[in-house]
Amino acid sequence: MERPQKKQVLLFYCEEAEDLARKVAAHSDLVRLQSINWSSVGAEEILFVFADMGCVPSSRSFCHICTSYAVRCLIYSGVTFLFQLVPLNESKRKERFYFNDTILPVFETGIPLLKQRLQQLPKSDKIVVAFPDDGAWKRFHKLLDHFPMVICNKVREGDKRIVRIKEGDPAGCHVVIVDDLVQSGGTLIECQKVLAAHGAAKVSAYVTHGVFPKRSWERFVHKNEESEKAFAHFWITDSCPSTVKAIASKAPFEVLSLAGSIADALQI
Ligand SMILES: O=P(O)(O)OC[C@H]1O[C@@H](O)[C@H](O)[C@@H]1O
Repeated sequence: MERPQKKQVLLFYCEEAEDLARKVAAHSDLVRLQSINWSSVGAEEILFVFADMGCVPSSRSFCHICTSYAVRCLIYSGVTFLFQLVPLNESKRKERFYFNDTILPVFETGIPLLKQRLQQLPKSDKIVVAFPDDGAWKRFHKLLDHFPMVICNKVREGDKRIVRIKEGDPAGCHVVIVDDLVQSGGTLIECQKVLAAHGAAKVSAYVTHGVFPKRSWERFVHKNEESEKAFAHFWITDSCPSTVKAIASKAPFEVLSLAGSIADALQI
């Protein structure tokens, strides 16, 4: 049987996402970077990379694009940041809808990147995965089910987050807290305290989206012995470019790039 031809993809990006767009293009000969004039889109197959939803142009032209094309969007654990637009008559699948019924979401995950990184840790580390709340457990547990797990409960009281262990034992282990995103950092900090109080030897964190409004990443930077003990590693992806720039070469942060997985997804 004849193999379907690989698609040429035109990749459009906002200024903030240029580094990520270049990395995606470096992963595949089929991806070509393009600049865009929002008011006159005429290309056959178009792809936007957004740093976050804040980068979506508010102009009418974007709404026009979304209603005139089938839009395929790529969603990493709840945050949409990449759209592919194909002319309507080429659309074949319409499983889930976002802006309107011409949008085809493609759901992807950053967890394989975390798993690869965990394999590089010393063999002596007994890895346990912790979920700070039920939402994180629901979202991720199936992808990480070969690790022992700690499941926590979280309640919010105003700005405060109260985290308790519901299930599992972190004692003596390197516990990696897994969540979809970080904002103020309150959830991760409270979760770390509970895990340490229950005997975790080491605590690290992985979140797909390091949103960190108001420079809240500063709460995690290693400054003294106490902060070094709190989080050994803090892994994020490059879905939020301004954070990637801000935390560059600051321990305990490390960026796991989504570029390869985006390049692969563009051929779906
Ligand atoms: O505690 P901060 O970092 O402010 O907020 C992040 C948390 O809020 C939830 O929506 C996310 O799923 C995550 O658990």
